[in-house]
Amino acid sequence: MFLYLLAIIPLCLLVKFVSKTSILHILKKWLRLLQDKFYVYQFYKVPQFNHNMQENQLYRKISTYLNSLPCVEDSDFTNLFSGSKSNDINLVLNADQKIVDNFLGSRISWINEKDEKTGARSFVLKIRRNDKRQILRAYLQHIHSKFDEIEQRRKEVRLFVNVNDESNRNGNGNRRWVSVPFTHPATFDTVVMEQDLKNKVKADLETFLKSKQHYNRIGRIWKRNYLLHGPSGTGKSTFIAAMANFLTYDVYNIDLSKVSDLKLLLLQSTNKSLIVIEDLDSYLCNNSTALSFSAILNFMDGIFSCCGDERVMIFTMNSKDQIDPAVLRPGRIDHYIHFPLCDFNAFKSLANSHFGLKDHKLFPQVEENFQTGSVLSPAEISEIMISNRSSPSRALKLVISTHQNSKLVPSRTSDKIEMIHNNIEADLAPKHPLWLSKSRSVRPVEESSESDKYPQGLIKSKSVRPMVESGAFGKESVNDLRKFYGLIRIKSSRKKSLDFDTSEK
Ligand SMILES: Nc1ncnc2c1ncn2[C@@H]1O[C@H](COP(=O)(O)OP(=O)(O)OP(=O)(O)O)[C@@H](O)[C@H]1O
Ligand SMILES: [Mg+2]
Repeated sequence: MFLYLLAIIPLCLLVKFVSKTSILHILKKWLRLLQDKFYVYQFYKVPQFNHNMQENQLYRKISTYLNSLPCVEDSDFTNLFSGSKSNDINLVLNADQKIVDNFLGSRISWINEKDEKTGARSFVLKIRRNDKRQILRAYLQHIHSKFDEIEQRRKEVRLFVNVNDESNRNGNGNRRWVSVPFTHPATFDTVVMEQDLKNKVKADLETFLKSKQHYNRIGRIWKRNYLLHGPSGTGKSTFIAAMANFLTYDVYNIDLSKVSDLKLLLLQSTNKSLIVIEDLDSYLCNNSTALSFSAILNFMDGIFSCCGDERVMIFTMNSKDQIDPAVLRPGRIDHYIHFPLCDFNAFKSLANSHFGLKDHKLFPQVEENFQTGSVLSPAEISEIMISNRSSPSRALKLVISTHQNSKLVPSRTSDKIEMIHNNIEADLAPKHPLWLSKSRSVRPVEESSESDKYPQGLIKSKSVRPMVESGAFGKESVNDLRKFYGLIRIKSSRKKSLDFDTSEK
């Protein structure tokens, strides 16, 4: 019995030692290497790009599939990335790591290799020659369907931006795009726009989605081009985000100043995508791109979309007045959408989405203001509403006074923005009924209840404010200071407007 115990105890210790260390793992590895010597293997390489520098879709599918396998966790080296949802963590296989998959009883291994010279990546599949005939096709089919399943589940829209062509030449593996999850929350419901127009755009996109056969039949590339035009801050970029979320298409945002070859860029984009060029007018008018005019026209025609289908191209401009009509001809642009400055209806929609306000006693006064013309963009009004979200009345009063003052003083967006910020900043200052002195013949905004006093002082400098608040100045001096500051502002704004006028001429 004693001898028996003597034999058992070391055995238990040995088992414990083996289980706590990597010895078992190492032994398994050796055994596997030994086994491998008795088989003949076949290798298949799946490069990330084909010889035309076009992305190999199979590579993308394999990458997605392998990263979804539970055994990625057991890989010696795995990258961790945060996912699109706040608590998501994604595991991504590191380069040069081997991963083993089992399919219909066969063992298949993959490794992600990097070409030292070009930096291009490829997956290498290793399969026993005996198994190849039986399972290879079925296995690749399995990857395709798993990929579709994952994509369907994930439906994550991605935002791609093009990298500088120059950096590609420095060994970045010919990668022309970098991407991040597209998380912009805009939807057609949140964009403020005439309802009829919104419905028309939605209907147009829905028809487009169902029109593959039609486009094929008439021999046209399955694409649709939109031009969004209007002043700054009227919602063009936001509308693009809403379109992407509506279509669940990836967004490819092209910075033309970084492109020397549009064709290569497009070859590496995928189907079902929104191709976006913002501020096209600035590229066309300032020649801030290395591309020729005809290259841009060809791109708009979709001549380069040799390998992509189901694309929506969107161009934005502040104004199309100075644009060569060739750019705007039907086919190059299928649909124009104008984004105007904020009118009363748009204002009401903003008030509703920001405060849930359907009506307010100040609405008639706001309406009266807007009747004499729109001078503020939705972005400017949104800014006022966001900064005063705790007091709708204060926000409405600020909208009224900013609107009145914008008409009187600044003609430049930068002036208006400065004024809005000053008005918002002045929230912290003691209450004051008007941004401007009454002598400037601006109709004062009605005073409201105690809780809604809106402190639109003339004080801009934060260093002055504490003295005012603490009563370091008498009431008279505070008023003098305000008047003085107001005069400086009016003077400088006028000067700016004059400068602007001169430069325009
Ligand atoms: N029509 C709108 N509906 C809802 N929000 C808007 C609208 N227009 C502007 N905004 C708000 O204003 C901000 C700026 O809008 P956006 O960037 O879309 O303007 P833009 O027309 O693209 O301006 P720019 O020409 O300067 O690029 C956004 O945060 C958006 O929320
Ligand atoms: Mg924009």
